[in-house]
Amino acid sequence: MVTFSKKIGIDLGTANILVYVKGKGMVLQEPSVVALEKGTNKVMAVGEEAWRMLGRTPGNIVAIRPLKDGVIADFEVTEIMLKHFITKVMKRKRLFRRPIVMICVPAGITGVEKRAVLEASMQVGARRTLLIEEPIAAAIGAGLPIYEPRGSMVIDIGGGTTEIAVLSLGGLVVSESLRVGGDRFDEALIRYIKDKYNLIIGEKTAEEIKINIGSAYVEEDQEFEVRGRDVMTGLPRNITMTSEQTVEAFEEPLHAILDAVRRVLEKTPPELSSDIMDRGIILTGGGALLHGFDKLLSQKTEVPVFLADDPLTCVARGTGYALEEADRLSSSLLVRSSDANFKK
Ligand SMILES: Nc1ncnc2c1ncn2[C@@H]1O[C@H](COP(=O)(O)OP(=O)(O)OP(=O)(O)O)[C@@H](O)[C@H]1O
Repeated sequence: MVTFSKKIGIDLGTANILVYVKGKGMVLQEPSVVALEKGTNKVMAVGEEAWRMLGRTPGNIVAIRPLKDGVIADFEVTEIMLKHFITKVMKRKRLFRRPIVMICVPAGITGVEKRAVLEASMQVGARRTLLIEEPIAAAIGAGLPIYEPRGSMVIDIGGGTTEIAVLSLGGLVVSESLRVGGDRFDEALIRYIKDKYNLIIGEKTAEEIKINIGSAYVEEDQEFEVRGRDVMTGLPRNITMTSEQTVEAFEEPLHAILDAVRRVLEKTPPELSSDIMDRGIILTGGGALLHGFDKLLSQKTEVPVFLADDPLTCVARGTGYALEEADRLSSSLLVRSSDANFKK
C-alpha cells in the first residue's frame, strides 16, 4: 500500500541511530558507524555492516563513528549516515515526499552544535526539522507523567552523554548534561587493562567486557576471558577479568555521574524532591543496563531507582510520541526548529 506519511523521528545517538516513522513505529535501529574508502571517501558500508568492520578494517578502509559525546564530530560523515538511513526508511516504507524530521539532541548542546544538526537534516532533504531535548524524549518514552504538576526524574545514559533531569508541568526544572556515557566506560576498561596487565584491547572488546560482566555494584562476582595484544612482546595473550575489577576500572565515570546526580538533587525544589522520593528515579539509555548501576545509585542517593522498560529505545520512542503529538505539545518542549510552524 502506498502511503504519504511523512514525519520521521530520529534518535541520532553517539552509539546507535533509531528511526521512528509516524503511524508505523520504530522502523530502524543500527549502530552510528560509517565505513569509507581512504582517499576517495567512497562509502563502503553504513550501520550494522560498518560496525562489524570497526577495528578490523584493512589499510584502505576506515570505519568512523561521526558523533562523539552526543554531538556531531564529523559533519560530512554524519550527513552521509543520515542520508543513507532516511533514504532507506523512505524507500522501505514507500514515502515519497520530503519528510518533516524531529531529532533528539542532548540538553546542553551549544547553538553551533544545534545548527550543525539542523543543517545536516536539511542537507539530506528534510522539509522541516525540529529538535527535542534528550531528557524530555527519554521521560516521555519511559511513560513519565511529565505534564502533571509533580516532579519526575530521569537519567539517560547513552554512548556519549548522560542526561539528568527533573521535569514537571511539561518542562525541565533542573537538568545537567554530562559528556560522559558508555564510551567513557569502554575507555576506562582499555586504560585499566593496559595499566594492570600490559595488554592492549580494542574498543569492541572493551564493550564486550562491559556488557558481559561490567558492573557498578557487584552482587555476584563473575569472570570473563579477555584476549588482547601484549604491550612488550606484541603477541596475543589472554587474561581473566572479574566484575570486581570492572567496578575499580569504572571509578572515574561512575563518580562523574553520581556527582552530577547529587548536584541535580541539591538544586531540585523541595516539593519536587519529595515527589521524587515517593516515585523514584527512572533510568533510560543503553548505559543504564550496566549491572548494579540502579543499586549503586539508590544506595548513594537514598532514593528508589527503577530501570525503564527497554531502556535502549526509550529516547526514540519518546521522540516518536512527541512527533505524533507535536501539534499539541507545548512549544517549550521543542527546542528550536528550522521552521516554527509544525503543521501537516
Ligand atoms: N548491557 C549493557 N550494559 C552496559 N552498557 C550497555 C549495555 N548495552 C548497551 N550498552 C551501552 O549503551 C550505550 C549506547 O546506548 P544508547 O543507544 O542509549 O546511546 P546513544 O543514544 O547512541 O548515545 P547518546 O545518547 O549519548 O548520543 C553504549 O555505550 C553501549 O555500550
